[in-house]
Amino acid sequence: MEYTKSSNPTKLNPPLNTVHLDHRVPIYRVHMIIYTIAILAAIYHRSTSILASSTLVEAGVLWSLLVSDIILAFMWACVQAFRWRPVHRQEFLERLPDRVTWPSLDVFVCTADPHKEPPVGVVSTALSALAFDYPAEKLSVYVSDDGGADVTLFAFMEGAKFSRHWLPFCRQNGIKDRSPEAFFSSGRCCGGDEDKLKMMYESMKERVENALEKGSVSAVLASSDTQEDKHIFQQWKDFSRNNHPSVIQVLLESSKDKDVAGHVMPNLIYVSREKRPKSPHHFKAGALNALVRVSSVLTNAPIILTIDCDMYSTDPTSPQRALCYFLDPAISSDLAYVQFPQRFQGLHKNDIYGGEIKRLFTINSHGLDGICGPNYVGSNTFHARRALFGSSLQSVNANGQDKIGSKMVLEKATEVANCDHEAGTKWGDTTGFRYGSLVEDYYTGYRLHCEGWKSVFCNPPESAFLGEAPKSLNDVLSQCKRWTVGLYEVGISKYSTITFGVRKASLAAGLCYSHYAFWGFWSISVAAYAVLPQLALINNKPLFPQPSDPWFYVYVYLFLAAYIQDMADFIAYKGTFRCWWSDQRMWLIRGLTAAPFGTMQFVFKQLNISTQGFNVTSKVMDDEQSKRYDQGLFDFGVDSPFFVTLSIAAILSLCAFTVGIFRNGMVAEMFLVAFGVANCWPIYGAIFLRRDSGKMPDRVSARAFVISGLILAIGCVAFNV
Ligand SMILES: O=c1ccn([C@@H]2O[C@H](COP(=O)(O)OP(=O)(O)O[C@H]3O[C@H](CO)[C@@H](O)[C@H](O)[C@H]3O)[C@@H](O)[C@H]2O)c(=O)[nH]1
Ligand SMILES: [Mn+2]
Repeated sequence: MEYTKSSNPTKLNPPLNTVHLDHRVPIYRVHMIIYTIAILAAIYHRSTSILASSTLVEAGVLWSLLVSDIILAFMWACVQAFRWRPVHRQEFLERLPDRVTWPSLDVFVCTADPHKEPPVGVVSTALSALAFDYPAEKLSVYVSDDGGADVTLFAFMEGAKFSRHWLPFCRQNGIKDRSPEAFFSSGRCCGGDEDKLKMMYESMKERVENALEKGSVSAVLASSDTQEDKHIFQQWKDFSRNNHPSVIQVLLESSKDKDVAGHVMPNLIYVSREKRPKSPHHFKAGALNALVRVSSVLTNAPIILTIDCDMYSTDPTSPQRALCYFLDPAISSDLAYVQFPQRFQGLHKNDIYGGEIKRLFTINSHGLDGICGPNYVGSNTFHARRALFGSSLQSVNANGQDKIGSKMVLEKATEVANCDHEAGTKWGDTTGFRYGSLVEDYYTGYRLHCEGWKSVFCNPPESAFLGEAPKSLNDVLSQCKRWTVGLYEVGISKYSTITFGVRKASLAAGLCYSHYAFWGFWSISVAAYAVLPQLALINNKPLFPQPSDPWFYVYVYLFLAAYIQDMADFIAYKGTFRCWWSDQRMWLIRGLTAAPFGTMQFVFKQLNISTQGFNVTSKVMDDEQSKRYDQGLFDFGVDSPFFVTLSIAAILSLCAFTVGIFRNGMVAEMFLVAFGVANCWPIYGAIFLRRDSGKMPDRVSARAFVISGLILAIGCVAFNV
């Protein structure tokens, strides 16, 4: 431990949190120096071989490898910033001051599509937050329904009734997983009123699912539902998802609602902001900004927690953990947010699609935490309201003292949820969540860091939130493609991480953010290494030095050291070898799919040829898909262009490997090709052996064979002229 620092300099009270530097930092730094020398040597070697090349094609191929290597070197340099001074923190909840002094907390839950995000799941997430171990009169949960779906509101009305039983049940039985869906599906028993509650929950679920299936709430409203309830749904006449007025419903009000044990309930508020086809709505960032304003009218808590609709709480004390930073005078003055990692439930034991994304959500977050603080990842984040909504606070908050259900307050809240409210304001630019990127979270955190705000990474030993990772390969890659586009929107803009970021945040922060911003560039290096060594091997034209040449060992070192360090880090952060293998394989797969297609999409978007919106990731899977996932079988079953490029890479490597067996020499090329074949293993099975509906579609294989044939033919001609 190089140093241990309590964030509380006064030392009068024991600190609420401590921070210490990662003990691997000296090793990281030594390795950094040696590896840098090796990179420079390899670039030098490549350049001299270009000068010595005898044909145009050879020079072209070597040039391509040089460019690929420079991109790899740039990415490597950016990653070093994460390894510069990673830190680890600890919180001491028992040292928090008395509850009456705690600030109030507004929780935002976002949902956008009742078919991709089942409303009962959204309700469960909201209930897990409603059941936080936090003073109820200081807690408000807001749900933003961007799907504008009556069934979501219906689910929340049912959820509000259920919560009056659920909250005391959780308290009395000391339950940690306070999402009813997670609790009841876990099969855990705790006795008490469990059976009764389970029945209530199931019946609520049935009603909501019924309404979803029928496509209308009115059809399932029973005679027992009040006239008032029925009246609410009248608003959905002439209502469509993208064209409707604001709807705000206060479903639970702390000042008057009690649970069945007589305790005060937190506030629960449903918000569906106005949408009009002609007004840009800025996806999730727009939804969150509407909530920032609505909540500032209704409750105006100084701390805001944002969670995605699938990210339920698994630790009711996590707001208290966040308070250990917000109430620490040594860091609170410029603290914009406290980020908890995103973790996922139900992943395959070998995490075949690398769904954990350990580097983004955990390893790199510790790295950035030592510099300016982790980047904002959209969910599990406690924000300081003033960082989002500085000085304009007063103007909207004029009615902050009124009862939240009063007509006047609701009118004001509705007004600020309307489309035209943002016209001519700084919302999305310097206020609130920032517009202009499909990764609004990354962009918002980045801009805050550029403005001098700090953040903190809070990674308790036991997970605080759990969500759904996409579990079909096409969904995983589509999500990643959307991110790639959004990241370019930051990287290639006037706020570019590499120009603006390095100046405004810091060199190290700018490099870390650049590592993400130019993520799509991987496609160039990965594609070059998926094609060129293969063609070279087939045509007997070496690209790398032979083992008899000392330069050979520079390349061996570069490859092995990078992979071994990556693996060691992965395993040090509670990973297994098999999960690491999946993770590195997914890196290659993404490099051949999401990255190049995302890059193209970004270019088209810039040229106004196409638009890419925020395509919500589905949180439901059909049974067969789930079964395949649980068996660890890759799911290719859809006709997707992603799978064509993947199959081409697999076929080229297989051809080269077959030829390579009969060749002498070309050790480096053969090694790269064999590594490719090992990584493509699931693809061969899907093309040649499998018969289930997750196999590679015949059309995809056919196209891949034709294109691979063309590439091989072009390679033969080019290498042999
Ligand atoms: O127009 C929209 C689109 C999405 N959402 C909500 O945004 C959340 C995230 O959407 P999802 O489809 O799950 O996106 P992911 O790619 O899985 O999410 C990651 O990436 C997003 C974009 O960077 C972040 O917003 C998320 O927090 C982060 O978990 C969900 O709750 C959605 O309901 C909206 O509210 N409005
Ligand atoms: Mn998600």
